[in-house]
Amino acid sequence: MTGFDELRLTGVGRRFGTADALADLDLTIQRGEFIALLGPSGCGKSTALNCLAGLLPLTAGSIWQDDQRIDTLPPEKRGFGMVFQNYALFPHLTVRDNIAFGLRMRRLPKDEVRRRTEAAIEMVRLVEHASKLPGQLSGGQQQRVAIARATVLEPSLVLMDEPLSNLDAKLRLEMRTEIRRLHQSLGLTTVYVTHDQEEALSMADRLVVMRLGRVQQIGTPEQVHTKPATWHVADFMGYRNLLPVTAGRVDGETIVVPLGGTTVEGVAQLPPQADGVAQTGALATGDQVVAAVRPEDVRLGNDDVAGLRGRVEVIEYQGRELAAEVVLSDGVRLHTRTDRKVEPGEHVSVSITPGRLLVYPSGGSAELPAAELATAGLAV
Ligand SMILES: Nc1ncnc2c1ncn2[C@@H]1O[C@H](COP(=O)(O)OP(=O)(O)OP(=O)(O)O)[C@@H](O)[C@H]1O
Repeated sequence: MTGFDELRLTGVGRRFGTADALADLDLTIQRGEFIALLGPSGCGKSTALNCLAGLLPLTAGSIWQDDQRIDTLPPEKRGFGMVFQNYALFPHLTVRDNIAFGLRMRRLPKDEVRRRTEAAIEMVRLVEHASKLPGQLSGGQQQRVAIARATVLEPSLVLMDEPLSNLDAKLRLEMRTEIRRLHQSLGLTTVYVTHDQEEALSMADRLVVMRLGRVQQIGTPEQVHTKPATWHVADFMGYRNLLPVTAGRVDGETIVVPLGGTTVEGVAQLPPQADGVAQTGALATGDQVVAAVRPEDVRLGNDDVAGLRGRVEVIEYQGRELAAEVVLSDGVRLHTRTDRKVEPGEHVSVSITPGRLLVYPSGGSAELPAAELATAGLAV
């Protein structure tokens, strides 16, 4: 199967018994895009990838490659390349033979097999390891063989399921760059599954953030990072302070919420859209809401802009600055950052960067994770 201009998933779902592992997935992938499927364990990322690959039949919806329906085709007819977490290399074949395997299966002329294999070995920088067996290589080198084996076939789409999760932190960083470089230089279209938000943000053109089998948000790294669509996405994108509160005065986008015995201004976030239609019922005074802010946007010791005061409880060294957990006068705990030297027990002023406190409909505060309720100083 040759390249495509666009790959469309419409209403894709996969049910196991009575449970929806994946539901209502609508996604159009443009040729050349790098898409990351991101979400916590069990949210349906691998299910979505396996449905795309043809390893799992759909129980709802369809998949289209331009105007050809492909969800009825077996995996080998889709012509997609796959890279898995556990490399899945042939242990008894050398690096070179692992990479050449697919080309030989296609019965391509011998010199073409040789030429393409050597080019792929060079591309993943394994020239001096080409005659070794996988067992003689490091994890990162083995994963590079797996990537070369998948891409040497020039697939129209490469699917990667947590390919870096068995590697140590330093190697993961290096391989991120390597995979992105290969994606660009080979002009690949890539769908990449990960639960690591930093990995997804740094590699992908667009992120699909999932929860409980459903898409929560599709957007560029910047959109998802700065404007999470729901507090669940915010939670996943590092907004560690999630505070269930009752909305005060609402004035357009500005919404006042109680915090630390006083009030602070937040930015109201519209409810998520369903089927492209804005839901009714924007936020109103008295609503149960979740105020979300990143630790990086809660600073200690600056001017007392928001009028918040608290006591430092826990300090963690984080290189250029300190992470401090501060308890406000109403008992709410905030994760903060500071470049000032502070001590546990010290009384400090706390300011929130204007515009960075996002206020979401709670969707029923019973949904708030217990850990976050505890963080907010509320018993569960
Ligand atoms: N073969 C199966 N039979 C029954 N349930 C399944 C099967 N495969 C997946 N599930 C369930 O479907 C849901 C989604 O699983 P999936 O593996 O897609 O999640 P994931 O986001 O990839 O998680 P992880 O990051 O842990 O791999 C989970 O609740 C899982 O238990």
